[in-house]
Amino acid sequence: MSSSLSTPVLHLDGVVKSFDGTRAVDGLDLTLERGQVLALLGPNGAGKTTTVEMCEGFQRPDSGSVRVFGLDPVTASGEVRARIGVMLQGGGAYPGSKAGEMLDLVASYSADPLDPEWLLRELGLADVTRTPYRRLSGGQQQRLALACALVGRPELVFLDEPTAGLDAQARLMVWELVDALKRDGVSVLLTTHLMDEAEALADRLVIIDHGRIVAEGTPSELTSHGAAGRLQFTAPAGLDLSGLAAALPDGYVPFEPSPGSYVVEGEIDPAVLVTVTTWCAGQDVLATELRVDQRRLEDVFLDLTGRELRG
Ligand SMILES: Nc1ncnc2c1ncn2[C@@H]1O[C@H](COP(=O)(O)OP(=O)(O)OP(=O)(O)O)[C@@H](O)[C@H]1O
Repeated sequence: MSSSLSTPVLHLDGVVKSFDGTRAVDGLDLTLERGQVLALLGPNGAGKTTTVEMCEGFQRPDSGSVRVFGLDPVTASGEVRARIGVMLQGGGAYPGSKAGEMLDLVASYSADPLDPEWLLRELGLADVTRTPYRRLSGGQQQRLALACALVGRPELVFLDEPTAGLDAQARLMVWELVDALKRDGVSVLLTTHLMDEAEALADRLVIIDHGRIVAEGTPSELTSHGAAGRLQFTAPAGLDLSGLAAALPDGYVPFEPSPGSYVVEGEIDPAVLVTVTTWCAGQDVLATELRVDQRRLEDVFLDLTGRELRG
């Protein structure tokens, strides 16, 4: 292997790609370290697929550089493709071939494949091994595509909306498998429209819009931007809040937006919650209807792009 352990598995530097004068990707910098799951999020047309296709070597950037294991995925496509797993949606399938045969064929290209039978079981496909591809349900085809991407023990896997259209049980199977990959040190670039999926699987999220990064960080870093959350409770009207303000960390100012309704804004961690309830107890006040609202990733996304995730 020509890349050292410290070389990022994926490194994009100032990547630009235009189609007919429109910039699909507009100066993108991206790094994926070994063993990390990075989720690429963005509204429709943000440039996710174009980015992934350049990483896979299917598209060439107009300018900037794309390196996979330190290699150019276009000029060193043979070596790069032997070490990556790509989930193709129905791509390359002969409609008449059976699910098990297809996976065996893909496994035969690899020097040290995973056991196809085990993989089919893990993905809930053991009962359809002999079923022709065209007879599989959409969800089964999707999981077979995932199995084909993984059977060669790739070091880096590209998962493009891996659970789109799957029911809750199948989605959980896929999530568990991605977790297992991560424990084995496999790196994953995931594109998804599902915030809960990104939060559950990704170490780091990159939100792109118009081909540019608009925010990046861990899920908790992103959700703690701006007003991270609020704590609300009901108690007798007109309480003197100066003692509570003094007890709370700097930057938290309790207020009473309407008589008897109290609010504390900021990141509400367990310590803040205890401070508020302890202060109430000290005042001999019973706080009722106590509620903590965390800022969700959906809210961050909407603020940044002005659009819902699914456009
Ligand atoms: N082969 C192509 N020819 C012309 N325009 C293209 C081509 N591929 C992508 N584009 C354009 O580039 C922009 C980015 O598209 P891309 O498919 O990368 O976005 P995306 O984030 O993957 O969107 P989606 O979530 O809808 O799949 C869009 O405006 C799209 O129309």
